[in-house]
Amino acid sequence: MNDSHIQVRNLSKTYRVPVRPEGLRASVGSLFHPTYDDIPAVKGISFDVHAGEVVGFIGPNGAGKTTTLKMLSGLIHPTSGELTVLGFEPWKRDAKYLKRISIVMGNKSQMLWDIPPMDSFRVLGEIYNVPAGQFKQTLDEIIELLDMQELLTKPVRNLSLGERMKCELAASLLYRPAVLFLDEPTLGLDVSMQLRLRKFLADYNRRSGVTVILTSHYMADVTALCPRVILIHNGSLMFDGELSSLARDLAPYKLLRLTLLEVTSMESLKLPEGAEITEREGLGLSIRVPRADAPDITANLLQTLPVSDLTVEDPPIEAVIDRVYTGGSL
Ligand SMILES: Nc1ncnc2c1ncn2[C@@H]1O[C@H](COP(=O)(O)OP(=O)(O)OP(=O)(O)O)[C@@H](O)[C@H]1O
Repeated sequence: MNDSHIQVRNLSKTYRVPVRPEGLRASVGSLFHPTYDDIPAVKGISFDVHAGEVVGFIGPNGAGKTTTLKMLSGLIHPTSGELTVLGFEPWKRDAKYLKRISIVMGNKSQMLWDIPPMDSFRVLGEIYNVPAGQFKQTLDEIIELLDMQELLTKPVRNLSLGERMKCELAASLLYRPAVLFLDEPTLGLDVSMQLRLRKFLADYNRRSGVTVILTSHYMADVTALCPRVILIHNGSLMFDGELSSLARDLAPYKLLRLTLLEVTSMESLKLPEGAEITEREGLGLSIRVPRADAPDITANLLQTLPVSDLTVEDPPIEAVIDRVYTGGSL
């Protein structure tokens, strides 16, 4: 055993879905002899998460992120592999486990629509047996951090998407879970509400030490909150490490940004093999070069071009992610 909050080893999930053939005859036949398709959503992933970490779980649509979060939170059973969270096997749905984790899904609501959030909070406080003093203290802290005092008495159905998400987050934290799973918490929110929720999550993590696993299609959520990212693609783990090294590990090229001393015509620019101009504006020039050749090409350019300034950079994280997501060559 190690001191991880979450341990995942060779975790897989294959969904089995009935195949519905076309035509009445075939449909009736399938009632008696059903056939199934196996959809491998998660294929043998392994990772550890330590107490207090905020990990971004990223990948293109259909990569297996929600499936993994559902296994971690005990909503679905893994097909194979090992998985413990806080020492529990989530799929057993032990009441002691469920009191220590929380899951928030941007596209699902756990609030009761017809009553004000405060009443839902009280119900949740009762369900989770939160002592009255702790309930008040926790709620006061969250209300202040989320600046949501005026929302407490309005029926949930009258709240905006962003206001409702504040309530969802507050509800998920009332019993002070040790692990928080967030699936697209900023989905559909405007930029200022996204910023506010990011700030809340960062503050709350610092104050409480809660472990967070977050999926989001907004890279800004991930860059603002997650020092570490796990990238999955087609159900397999492609990268697990610091966000800052993702570009270095996954993009096999570097960007040279040059400022020339004088305007030089395109024809007279003789670039070494493998180098490709990606941007040109005035005296500025961006050149994409294979990572391994960057030192040689840089030396060559300095000798052959009138260069006043030169930097060597990793490509922007968004560009690397975009290429992974769209299946383009890196
Ligand atoms: N209940 C289900 N039954 C059958 N197949 C499913 C089920 N849920 C998900 N899948 C399939 O499993 C794969 C992974 O889906 P999952 O929802 O985990 O991906 P995701 O990374 O969360 O995607 P997104 O970013 O679009 O939310 C997809 O091919 C999806 O169609």
